[in-house]
Amino acid sequence: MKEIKHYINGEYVGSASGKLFDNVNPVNGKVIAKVHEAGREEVDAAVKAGRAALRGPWGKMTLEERTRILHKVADGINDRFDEFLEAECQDTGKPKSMASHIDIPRGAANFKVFADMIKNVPTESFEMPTPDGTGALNYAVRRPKGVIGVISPWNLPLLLMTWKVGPALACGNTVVVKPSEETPSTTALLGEVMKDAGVPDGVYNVVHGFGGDSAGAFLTEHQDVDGFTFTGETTTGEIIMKSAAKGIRDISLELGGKNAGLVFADCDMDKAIEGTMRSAFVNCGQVCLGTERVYVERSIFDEFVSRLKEEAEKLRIGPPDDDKANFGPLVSLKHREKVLSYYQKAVEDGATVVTGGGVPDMPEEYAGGAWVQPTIWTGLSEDSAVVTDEIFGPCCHICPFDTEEEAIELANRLPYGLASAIWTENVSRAHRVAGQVEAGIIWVNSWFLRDLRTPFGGSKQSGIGREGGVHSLEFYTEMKNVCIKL
Ligand SMILES: NC(=O)c1ccc[n+]([C@@H]2O[C@H](COP(=O)([O-])OP(=O)(O)OC[C@H]3O[C@@H](n4cnc5c(N)ncnc54)[C@H](O)[C@@H]3O)[C@@H](O)[C@H]2O)c1
Ligand SMILES: O=C/C=C/C=C(\O)C(=O)O
Repeated sequence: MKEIKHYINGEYVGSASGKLFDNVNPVNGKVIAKVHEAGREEVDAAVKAGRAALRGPWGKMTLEERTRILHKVADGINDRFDEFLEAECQDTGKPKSMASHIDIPRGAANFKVFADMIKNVPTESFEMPTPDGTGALNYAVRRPKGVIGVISPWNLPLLLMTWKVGPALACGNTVVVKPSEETPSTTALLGEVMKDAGVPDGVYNVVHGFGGDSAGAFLTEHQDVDGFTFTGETTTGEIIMKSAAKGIRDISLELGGKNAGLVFADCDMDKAIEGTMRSAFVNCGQVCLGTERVYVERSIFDEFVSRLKEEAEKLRIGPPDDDKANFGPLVSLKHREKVLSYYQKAVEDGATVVTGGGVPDMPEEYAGGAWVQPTIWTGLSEDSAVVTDEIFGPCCHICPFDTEEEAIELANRLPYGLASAIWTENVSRAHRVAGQVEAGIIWVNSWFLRDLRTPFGGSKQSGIGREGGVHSLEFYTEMKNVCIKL
């Protein structure tokens, strides 16, 4: 059986404890690899390697050389595209058609974009008068923050991990990555690419394991890590924030959401249906930016519901290798239990199940997989847990509204504020509503359209800080002001 080891100081190493856990393919429930679980010893070795590399060749490298190497990392991912694709699809079960368009290309782009950006960042400077008349000059320089702990989730494993590692390395930091226990493969494979690209040993380190009382907690408790960037659940974010408080370490948190789609009667219905379909069902609904609450203006409510139902029933469920499949399983049987508990709760709370609501019939060879049906409900109270909790599954509740004010109020009533999609052809309304919806990311007549130079992150309980473009620099660098008396 294949073993997945930690990547520390440029070498793949096993755990001293010999502890291994299963890496399971959610398509059929079969174990595909055994993964080493890091103890404090491996986490400490990884952090020490990161610290040493900062003082070694990496810290001394010119910006030109560093960014050239990061381009080679991106090229290395593209050169081994099929291996990354296979690994990502085995860990997650997602359709290859999706991973080959989104996950793997973005994995490479995350290195290129930040390598190019860092070369063009201006510095600020202020001249000031002094009492003796000679004056002084201030200028600010950016320095790497140090060793960064990167803790990433399982839904878009390579994309979300490199979204942090790309800018972290571009800014000259070193990293210790703790990928999700559900999806360790592409993070492990990236070690080989780093080595081949000439990234010095100790710059990119990976430790595998779980969150609490395992590698994740050992990493956040380690006092020689300078900051943590985390994507995952809001409750985990709270724990990491507490851990980072000891020693006053910085954090960047991209957390959960319960995003609202607002569909106005003046929308282009075809676009609204197509976009809402993607936002509810792509990646089996496991996208933090996804729409689980859809609010539709009453005059088009019935038409919208019936058209969304029709499209949802056209989704083709199948394994990654099925070229026609556009809908895979959930990431694990454990996550399926959670999603199905909400499917059941919806019925208990009196929902009308427009479509789905259960588990699809799958051929024998996939019977052990984490499959669920794409599901649409109407008729729930806004206080039902199905409408207030992030389910992170392929499902949405559709509710009618009568006025723009009501739509905005409904969108804003939860403690989350990650993303929202607004569907209208009225440009004034688009601006007006976008300005009032409480979320870090608003799409108008689109969804998950990403320009990596833009600020990305959530408000309220959906996160702290923004990454993307120059905003990533705020987290991944320390600014130092130099004041020179002339
Ligand atoms: N805002 C965003 O950009 C964004 C993007 C993707 C996913 N998400 C959110 O992520 C969640 C799904 O991902 P998940 O289930 O992997 O999240 P999760 O919080 O369970 O796990 C994320 C990572 O944190 C680790 N972890 C868990 N407990 C920990 C602890 N006590 N200390 C240190 N590390 C710990 C896990 O092992 C994993 O690597 C959803 O809530 C989703 O909305 C948010
Ligand atoms: O599931 C969450 C998706 C997050 C996407 C990004 O972080 C991104 O596109 O940079």
